[in-house]
Amino acid sequence: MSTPLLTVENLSLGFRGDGGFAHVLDGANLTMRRGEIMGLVGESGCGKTTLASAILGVLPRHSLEVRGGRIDFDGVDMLSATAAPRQEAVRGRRVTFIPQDPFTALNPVFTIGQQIDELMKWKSPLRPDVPGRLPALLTRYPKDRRRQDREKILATLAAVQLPQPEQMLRKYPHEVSGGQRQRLMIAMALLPEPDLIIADEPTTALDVTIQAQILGLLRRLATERGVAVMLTTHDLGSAYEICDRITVMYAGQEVESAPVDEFFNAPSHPYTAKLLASRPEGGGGMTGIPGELPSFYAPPPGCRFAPRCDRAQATCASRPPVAQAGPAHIVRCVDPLSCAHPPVGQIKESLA
Ligand SMILES: Nc1ncnc2c1ncn2[C@@H]1O[C@H](COP(=O)(O)OP(=O)(O)OP(=O)(O)O)[C@@H](O)[C@H]1O
Repeated sequence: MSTPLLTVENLSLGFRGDGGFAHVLDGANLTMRRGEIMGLVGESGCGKTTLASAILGVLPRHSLEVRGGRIDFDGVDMLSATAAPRQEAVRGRRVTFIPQDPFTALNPVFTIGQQIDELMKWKSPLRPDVPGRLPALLTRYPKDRRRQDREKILATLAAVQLPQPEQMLRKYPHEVSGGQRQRLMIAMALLPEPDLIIADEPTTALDVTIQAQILGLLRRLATERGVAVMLTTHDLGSAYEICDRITVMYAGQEVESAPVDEFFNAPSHPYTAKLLASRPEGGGGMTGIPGELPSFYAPPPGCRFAPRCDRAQATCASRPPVAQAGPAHIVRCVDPLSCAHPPVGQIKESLA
């Protein structure tokens, strides 16, 4: 199998505050391959945004405490302080971001064109990698590059189906609709020609008719350009529509990862099965999953789903090893629902 583009291995981190240490990610694992669209799903508060933010390096430093694990993006250690210059060349350029709320992501006092120009000044693929950093005021945006970038900006706005791209650049954010703003976000995420786009619930703030259009557009453009996409969402329907693979998180632990069809047809983890059944179309009505997410301040040991799981047993007090439920399907459970192979102890081997 090809080398993963992104590997998150045993990542444990949390936030220190007045209430103590909130242990949010507990040995979380994740692998992404080039060109793959992966849905990171789980109920609200399970740590999807925290994991995405850790990869992007935007967690609040004053309260963050990383207790172990690693994030590797194409050979760059994204957690080590000594790799900071290499991380800078990755963030915003090889890994870009589509935010949940396009309304607050743009600055209201600058035109859209000014904001995209500023992005391209720093993150254009035509910008040479400069070792060390010049003060921002001394960094020029050469005319030639600006002209070439402008052509690319116009082509990309057209690719995300924004009408009259030239005029769009002269507008202020409040002059365009929510759907158009999210198309702008997709364009801005594509412009640096990234290998990976992290889209954090990119359609939550939009009405349902626009949601499907935006997700369809993201899927098409990512596939055409060979860009991997990590889509965090609690909307399983959206994940089904556009993802190749789905990884489920529960209370800061990944519990299952499977190709999309297998995920919906043969879920292995009891939590995944309950999550699917709790959808209105899942047959369980609008019942939800009995119980609630554990506190991150005093989480249960081992599998964090055990207190809500009707298959729980004493061994769940230790984190279950990864079991192979199919060639590309892994599950973290001592008693999975449809596990075809016996558990294997080596997380690394299973995720590689
Ligand atoms: N800076 C922080 N300090 C303390 N706790 C935090 C911080 N950031 C996140 N958390 C906590 O981490 C937990 C996971 O939050 P996160 O936003 O990652 O979940 P999520 O799965 O993305 O939820 P949603 O789907 O609602 O966005 C929550 O309990 C949240 O309160």
